Amino acid sequence: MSNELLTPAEMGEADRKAIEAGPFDGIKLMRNAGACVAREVLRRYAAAERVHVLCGPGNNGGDGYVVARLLAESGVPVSLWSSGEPRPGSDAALAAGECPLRPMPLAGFLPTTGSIIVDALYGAGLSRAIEGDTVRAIELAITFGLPVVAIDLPSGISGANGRVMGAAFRAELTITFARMKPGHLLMPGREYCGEMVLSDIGISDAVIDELQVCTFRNCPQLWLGEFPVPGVDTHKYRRGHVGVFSGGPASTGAGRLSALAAARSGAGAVTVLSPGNALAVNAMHLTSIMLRKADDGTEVEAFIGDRRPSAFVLGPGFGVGDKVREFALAVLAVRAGVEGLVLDADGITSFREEPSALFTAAAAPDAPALVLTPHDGEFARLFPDLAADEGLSKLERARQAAARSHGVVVAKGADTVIAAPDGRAAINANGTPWLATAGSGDVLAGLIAGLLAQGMPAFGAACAAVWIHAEAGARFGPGLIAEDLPLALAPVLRELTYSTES
Ligand SMILES: NC(=O)C1=CN([C@@H]2O[C@H](COP(=O)(O)OP(=O)(O)OC[C@H]3O[C@@H](n4cnc5c(N)ncnc54)[C@H](OP(=O)(O)O)[C@@H]3O)[C@@H](O)[C@H]2O)[C@@H](O)CC1
Ligand SMILES: Nc1ncnc2c1ncn2[C@@H]1O[C@H](COP(=O)(O)OP(=O)(O)O)[C@@H](O)[C@H]1O
Ligand SMILES: [K+]
Repeated sequence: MSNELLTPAEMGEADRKAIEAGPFDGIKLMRNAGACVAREVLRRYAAAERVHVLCGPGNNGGDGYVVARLLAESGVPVSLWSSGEPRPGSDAALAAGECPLRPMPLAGFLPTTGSIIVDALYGAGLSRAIEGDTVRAIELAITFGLPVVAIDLPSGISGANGRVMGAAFRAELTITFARMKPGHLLMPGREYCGEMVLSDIGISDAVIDELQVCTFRNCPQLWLGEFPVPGVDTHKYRRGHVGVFSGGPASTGAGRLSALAAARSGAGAVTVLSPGNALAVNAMHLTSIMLRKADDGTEVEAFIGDRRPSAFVLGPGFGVGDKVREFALAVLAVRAGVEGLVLDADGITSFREEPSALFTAAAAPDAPALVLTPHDGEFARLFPDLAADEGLSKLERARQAAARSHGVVVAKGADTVIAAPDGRAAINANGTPWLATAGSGDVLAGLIAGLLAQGMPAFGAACAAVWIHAEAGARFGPGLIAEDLPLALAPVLRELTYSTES
């Protein structure tokens, strides 16, 4: 796999292990890194009149000296600027020694239009907010409208959490090495990175494996092996049966969006569980999806006993209150047959006063898997202390919430984080702002339940659903409304299904 995400500390560890294992020592890895960057610059910016290489005092600067040397050797006009001398004896000092150009102090940096900037000031070693000459260089890049190519990370972006520390370059292209870091995918870091290129500099997969990383970029490689494909001899109930709880007569649409998505995901049967007073409204809008009255816990239990559902969605359009708690706890009390409960929207908000009741039910041995799908506001209702802790990244928040709730947490947004109680987490990056439309989250909840119902383990189901939902939205693009999404899932599902067969 190449989709592990390494914190800067883990990346430093990987560098050390790679150097120990050979065949490349530190300076050779640095030369490889610089060569990758120089190649991209030559390929993409052939028309640049001059390349300004900005070098910091650490190994990120070391990469910059390699780039400056290689570009100069290729005949590109290069200006070299430095914010501080490399430590004597370091790999960066060796790289600076190999570079024929003499650096000028960054304090005097003055670019010209038509040039580009290679940002080699700070990468994984950024340790505090940037200031002074670096901030001035960032402002000049903006004033002159110059393309910036960042080495490893745009200076000012934290590799651990994607935050801007003081200020940061807005790169057009960021070239990183061996594996991406959380800060490349978490917002706002992802936006500051521009296009991302991941380059192999000779750090082997075996070295990365030794680190036992449990944070991943969410992509099909992570879950395709668990993706459900129906056998030739299957029948509809073997493909899973999803129950979706509907809201009252004035808010039935959200549940139906979840139901449609569950059906499109491949679940063999879907039933909308409706309050008696909303049956007529629901009946007018359902065709292949079944409908059943469920006004209280007894009726829910009767449905479970009669129809053997394998997953549920509770929350979209449902309304906040006691009934959510009663239904959620009834589902989580089932000990066989129900794979999982997706609790979304009002389902999450209803537990704000007493989250421990939910978390205890989810922790019970053999309980169905709980998947929580909060947006930021809902997350803050269920986990107010984690939401308020400024020291935590979105990744750390989601991970702690998953451990506390004994559920898979899907912390939604432009940088959706999916975290499991066992510590695994994935960051999603194939989304699109077109998904920010009412009802799109309801579709996601249904999609997760549909995959759970087909037997996909909860973390994989949540990761797969988030990726598929984002991919469908991105392909549809402008004009997307939530009603479009269930059908837009089909081409994405088709490609994934056929790729599992090849
Ligand atoms: N190891 C390897 O083999 C390979 C590593 N590679 C490359 O190494 C990079 C990591 O190198 P790195 O660890 O030296 O960190 P780097 O980003 O250069 O910064 C550290 C320096 O900056 C300083 N500093 C920090 N923040 C600051 C601030 N706000 N304002 C001012 N100064 C600040 C900090 O000072 P200090 O905090 O120690 O006072 C220290 O001097 C990585 O991103 C990749 O590009 C590749 O070549 C592949 C092989
Ligand atoms: N800027 C964005 N980029 C990518 N995905 C987004 C963005 N904004 C929202 N989304 C996604 O759209 C969905 C919105 O869900 P939610 O906020 O629950 O809306 P609703 O309750 O109206 O269905 C989530 O899956 C979220 O991750
Ligand atoms: K950089």
